[in-house]
This record gives sequence, C-alpha cells and structure tokens, in this order.
Amino acid sequence: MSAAPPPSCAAHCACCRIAPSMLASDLSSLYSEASSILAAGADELHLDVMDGHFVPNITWGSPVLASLRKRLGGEAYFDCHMMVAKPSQWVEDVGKAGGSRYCFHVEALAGDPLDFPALCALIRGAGMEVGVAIKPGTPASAVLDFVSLVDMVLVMTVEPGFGGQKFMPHCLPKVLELRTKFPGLDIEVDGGLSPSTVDAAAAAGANIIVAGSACFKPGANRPEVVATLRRSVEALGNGREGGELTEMPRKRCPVPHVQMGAVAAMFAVGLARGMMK
Ligand SMILES: O=C(CO)[C@@H](O)[C@H](O)COP(=O)(O)O
Repeated sequence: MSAAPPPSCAAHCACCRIAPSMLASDLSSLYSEASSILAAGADELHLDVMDGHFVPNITWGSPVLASLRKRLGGEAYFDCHMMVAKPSQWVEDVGKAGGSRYCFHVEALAGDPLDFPALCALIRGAGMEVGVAIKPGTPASAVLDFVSLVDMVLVMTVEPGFGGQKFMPHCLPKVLELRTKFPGLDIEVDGGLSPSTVDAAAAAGANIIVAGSACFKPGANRPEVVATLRRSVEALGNGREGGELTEMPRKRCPVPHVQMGAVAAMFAVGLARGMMK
C-alpha cells in the first residue's frame, strides 16, 4: 500500500514570511549573522529563548535581545519563541528589550498564574504581537478557542529544545486543520524546515517558515535558501505561478573575482606582447 499523500490546503492569502532561527547561526557573531540573513531577504529573526525548565536547554534572554536590538535598530522584526516554564514572567523584559512578537507555549500555561486571555493582554500591553505555540504532541484543539486573541499559531514540527532535528511530517494535519478553519491566520512551522521539507508544510497551509540549519549551515547560499522557502509558500499556499513568484536571486559568478582579475591581467599581457611584435 502506498503512503497517504501529504495534506493540502485550498489557496489562502496569508503572506509568506521567512524567519531564520538564529540558534543555528555563528553565535560568536550574532549581530553580523543577523544582518547577513536580513540582507539575504529574511523577514523576521526567530529568537529561541530557552530557560532550561520548559525545555532541557538554555539559550539567551532579554539582555541578548536588547543588545541585538540596539545594534540592528528598530526595523528588524524579532519573533521571540519563548520556551519557558512561566511565560508571564518574561513579558515585560522582552517587551523592553525590543521583542516584536511574544510566542508562548500553551503547554506552559499550566504553571503560569495567568490564564490565556490575561497573558495575551499582558503581551499586548507590553507592545508586542501575540503568538501561541503547540508541541508535536499537543492537538490543535488546545488553541482553537483562543485564535481570535492571537496573531499567530506556531505548530512545532520537532520537539522544542534543539536545532538540527528531523522534520516531523505527522504534525502537518494540525496545520491543515488550522488553515481550513482560519484562512487568514498566520501559521508558523518550526523544526527541520529546509528546501527539501518546506513543500509539505506550505501545501498544508503554513505561511511563516522558521529555518535554522538550512539557512546557516556552512556553505549555504543564504539568499537562495530564503527565496526557495518563500517560493514554496507562494506556489503551494497562495496558489501563485510563474512570474507571480518571487524571483530567485541571481547565481553567484562561478569564477571568483580574484581569478577574474588574473584572467584580465593575462589578457592584457598577451595583448601588449602582440602589439610589440
Ligand atoms: O525552536 C526550535 C528548537 O527548539 C527551532 O527554532 C530550531 O532552532 C530550528 O532549527 P532547525 O531545525 O531549522 O535547524
């Protein structure tokens, strides 16, 4: 028996946004990595905040966000994915540090003094947009009643905590369920996304694509990866074709500039010798 085809949504109008996960970048040069990926066409910077309790890993908090914000200026969009046990605890700090969207995990609400609506109000009061994330084992029904309170739902396609994991396609029916019920909703997918897995997520209805390793792995052509991810959402989610798709960036010149200079010099010498004969 052949495997079931991946789920596929009707064309929707939710705009594609590409949000590279900075966790996979060279963290010793966070500012230049962020600048480079924005220059490559990224729409958002996906910033994974992990507290060592909600997930078995620790990354960074508001001091790092604030210093990145200071150097990048006000334009860059900070998609803060809060993998923390008590989401309400960090809202004020992350807002002050320049977070643009505060995405909390619905699973963490059990240990938080605030309920869903109160937490959303706190986040908006701190000047940020609201996202809610669900882990692979959490059904979409956990957030369905609250969609009107949020700007985005993040469907995790790996267990949160670490970059570089394998994409879990069995999470995609949740994306399709949300897209079918909410055609204009921002739906983000995160974990194992790359040019070879994005089509399944885009076809299910995801319009915000987080990709860490794919964007930052050594040798990656960043503009090409970002454009490839975007074109997938435009084609399979928005139903665009041909010239309506974002253009692929022009390929790099296969001959490095140094070599080009050497070729030009040899040509000039040859020409001069010919003239001297
Ligand atoms: O939230 C997480 C992991 O918890 C992600 O944002 C990953 O950092 C994505 O990395 P790749 O799977 O794309 O390498």
